[in-house]
This record gives sequence, C-alpha cells and structure tokens, in this order.
Amino acid sequence: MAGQIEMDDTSLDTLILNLHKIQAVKFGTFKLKSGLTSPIYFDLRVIVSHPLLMNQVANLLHKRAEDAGVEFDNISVCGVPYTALPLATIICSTKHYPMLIRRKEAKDYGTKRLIEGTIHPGGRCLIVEDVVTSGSSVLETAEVLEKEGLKITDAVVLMDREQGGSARLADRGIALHSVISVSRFLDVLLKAGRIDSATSQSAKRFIQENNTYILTKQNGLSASKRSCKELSYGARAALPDAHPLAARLLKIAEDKKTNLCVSADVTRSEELLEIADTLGPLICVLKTHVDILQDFTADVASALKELAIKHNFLIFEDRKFADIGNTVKHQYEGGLYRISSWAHIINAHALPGPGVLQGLGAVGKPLGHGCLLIAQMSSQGSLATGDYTQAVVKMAEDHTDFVFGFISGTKISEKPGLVHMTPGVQMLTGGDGLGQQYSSPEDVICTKGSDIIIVGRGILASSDRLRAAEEYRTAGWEAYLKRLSQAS
Ligand SMILES: O=c1ccn([C@@H]2O[C@H](COP(=O)(O)O)[C@@H](O)[C@H]2O)c(=O)[nH]1
Repeated sequence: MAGQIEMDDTSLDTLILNLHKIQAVKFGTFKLKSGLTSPIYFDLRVIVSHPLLMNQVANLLHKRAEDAGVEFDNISVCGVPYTALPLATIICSTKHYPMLIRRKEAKDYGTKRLIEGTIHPGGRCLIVEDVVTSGSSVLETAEVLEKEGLKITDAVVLMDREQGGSARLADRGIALHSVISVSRFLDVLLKAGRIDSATSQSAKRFIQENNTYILTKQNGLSASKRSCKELSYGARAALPDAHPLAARLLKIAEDKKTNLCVSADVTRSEELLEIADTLGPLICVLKTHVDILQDFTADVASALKELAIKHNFLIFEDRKFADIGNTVKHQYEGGLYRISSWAHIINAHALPGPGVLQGLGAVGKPLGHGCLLIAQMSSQGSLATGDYTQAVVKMAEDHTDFVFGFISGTKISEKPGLVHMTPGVQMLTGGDGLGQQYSSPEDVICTKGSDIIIVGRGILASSDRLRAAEEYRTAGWEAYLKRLSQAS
C-alpha cells in the first residue's frame, strides 16, 4: 500500500518519539481548517528549531522516495510552502538536485512568477510535504507546477493522516509516499507509554470517521457542511430508483416518525417477542442475532413476522455473512434458522468479493429482501476503514438490485436510495470495555449524516425499556429534523 515505509523500524520509532518530545503532535481538542474538531493535531513547523531532526526527516523523505522507485535523474524538487520548504532545501542541497520554490502569492512587480528557479517544461518534479490530510495542499502545488509544463507523478510526505489524501492524489495520477502513517505514530506512542489507550482510540476513531476522500468525492460534501440537497425520508422513499426495501424502510421511518432500530440481543424467545410487541410502535427495524437464542423454533419466527406486520417494522437478522457465494446461499435459506423465510434485511461483509452478494441475492432477490454491506464497524481497532470502506461503497453501488445500504458509522455514499444504519449508539458516549464504542443519536444522525440508529443495551439495560426506547426515538428523530433544517 502506498504510504508504508520500508526502512529501519528503530530509527522510525525514535523519530516518532522525538517528534512527540518536541510537541510536533498535540492531543486535545483542535479546530481544523475544515471546521472539524479533531482530538489530534500535528504542528511540524516546530522541527525547524531542531536541526538534527530536520536533517533526519529530510533524509527519511529522500530515502522513502528512493525506496518507492522515484527516478532522481533529471528531476527537480519542490516543497509545499512553508514547512516543507526547508526540508526540500536540505534534500536538494545534500543530494545536489535542482530545487524549485513555489510562492503562495505572485509578486505584483518584476516577473510575477509563482515558481522560482529554472523550469524545464516537460521535466519531472517531486513534491515534498510535511503532513497530508486531504491532499489539497499537494494538489494546489501540483497544479501550479503543471501550469509551468512540469510533470508531477510523485509526492513524498512525512506524515500521512490517512484521511483520504493518498486516494485523492492517486485519482489525479500522483502517487503519495509517506514516511509515517498516523496509525503507526499512535501505536508507537502508545507502546512507549507516551499516550494512554483512550487517547489513541479517540484519535484513531476520528481518523476512521473523517475520511475526506469519501466525504468529498463520493458524497460531494464536506464533513462540516451537509448538502443542501438533503432529502426527507419520505422524498427518498419516493425516488424511482430506490430499492423497494429501502423505500419501504424510509416510508416506515417517515410515517412512524422514527429512525430507531432496536437491537434485541436477548437469549430467550419469549423476551424477544415481548420486546417486539412492546417497542414495536416506536421502531422502524427490529434487529436480531438469532444464533444467541437458546430456544429458537419456527414458531418464534412466525410470531415475529406477525408482530412486524402488527406494528409495521422490518426484521433485520444481523448474521454478517462472510463466505463464498455457495456457502452463504445455504446459510441464508437453510440450516436451523431459515433466515430468508422471516428476515427482510440481512447484512454481509464485502471481504469475500461480489460472490457473497451473488449467493445471497439468489435467495433474497426473488423474495424482495435486501442486504446491507458492512462498510465500517463500531468496534475499537476495526480494520474496515479507508480504502476498504471505499471499496465497499463501490461494491454496494454496483449491486443496488440487492444491496440497499450500509452498516457504517457515517454517511459514506451520496446515493439517496442507499440507507445508512449505525450501531454503537448510546446517549452517553464511551465504550463497553469489550471494544464497543458509542456515539450519541445527535452525533450519528445530525453530524455524521447516517439514517438509522441501532440501539441495543442503551435500551435493553434500562429498567423501563419502553421509556428508554421513547427517549432514543425522540433523540434520533429530533436529530434528523435538525439535519433537515440545517440543509434548507
Ligand atoms: O459495527 C457493528 C456492527 C454490528 N453491531 C451490533 O449492533 C448491536 C449493538 O449493541 P449495543 O448493545 O448497542 O452495543 C449488537 O448487536 C452488535 O452485534 C455493532 O455493535 N457494531
């Protein structure tokens, strides 16, 4: 993967610890240029006061580019102003490469050039940067250089914040090579006892949930501002190309004024049916884990189906299929549970590739059922992030005859027919000590742009489940109304 360094691990770890020591990274609450509030902030400008570190960083940047196969014959080097300027200078001075300097503003006298140095149109130029988040600063520099006739195919960066910059640059034909990734940075600090695991997890979660490439390229949105084309559930239900099950779910949400899915994670069928009957009027979806029931029978499935009709909700079996097409086909329609005979919604991991959808679709499509793809997970350290999440979005968008949405922490596709359902929701944020991480209904629906909150223990652990469910229904619905009003 672009961005992974192949160099001496010890020197890299030492560099990370030194960067932390000089406070080139800070943890807390920081407002970013994008308007987002981040729990981690890199300020690499401070390294100019540490000459040994400057030399080490310049060396590593050069080595990284060399290891990545960048050809240094007939190439110039240009640093993104300002922090990377002295780094490019050291590289050029020690390796004897010609350097170019990009001005941020053209002078209003003399040559009025934006690039200083000797330009050889048609020649190549390597861009050097200190930190990449969305890749926009590298792109701006590339555009200025390209206007002068230079070719930009590679950029090298000290720190990749892993928030979509490398994918965005790749889209523009620029390969990004990074010395350090933010995950590696956090792991080294955690291992060395410089930060605690809550700090590391909160930074990782922020990175995972704020992928600028997904938010801008696929949503046409910025993380801080939702689109003014925000449609109501009802309007989305009426879209001609909406999957019938998405349309049904969105219509239920609109009619019942609820975006609450209750996760009925109980072990006795009687309790499951009791939950379905009492909370049914407040929910749009009831989620099950049928394999944790100790006493499942076909009668339980029939009773559940009747309650779904009585209270107008959909049944979602959270089976998370993840095998080859032939196996999942059997798992879905056969075995003890005969899931396809009672669950309107199932979900699947995209890991096996599209075959998993072919197998499930062969059973579910004729029955009018639909599938959610798991694009992100709420658990700490989930690997379903970045490029993987983007690949899942593509797989969903390529299979909308069966896939009608996602399990994800945030809105990851702008297609209004696709529904986003988010687990890991509680009024009080935090975790459960077993890896689960919670966000509030307001955060999930209003800030992250998801559609449906999935709540388990937030309701089940309450002594008054009905009251708790009503509180979650109200919170989820008010967050949705707030989102709509912000967009208009
Ligand atoms: O990423 C995921 C995917 C699924 N889940 C499921 O949602 C519920 C959450 O229960 P809580 O009690 O609200 O924590 C549970 O059934 C999980 O299997 C998830 O949490 N995260």
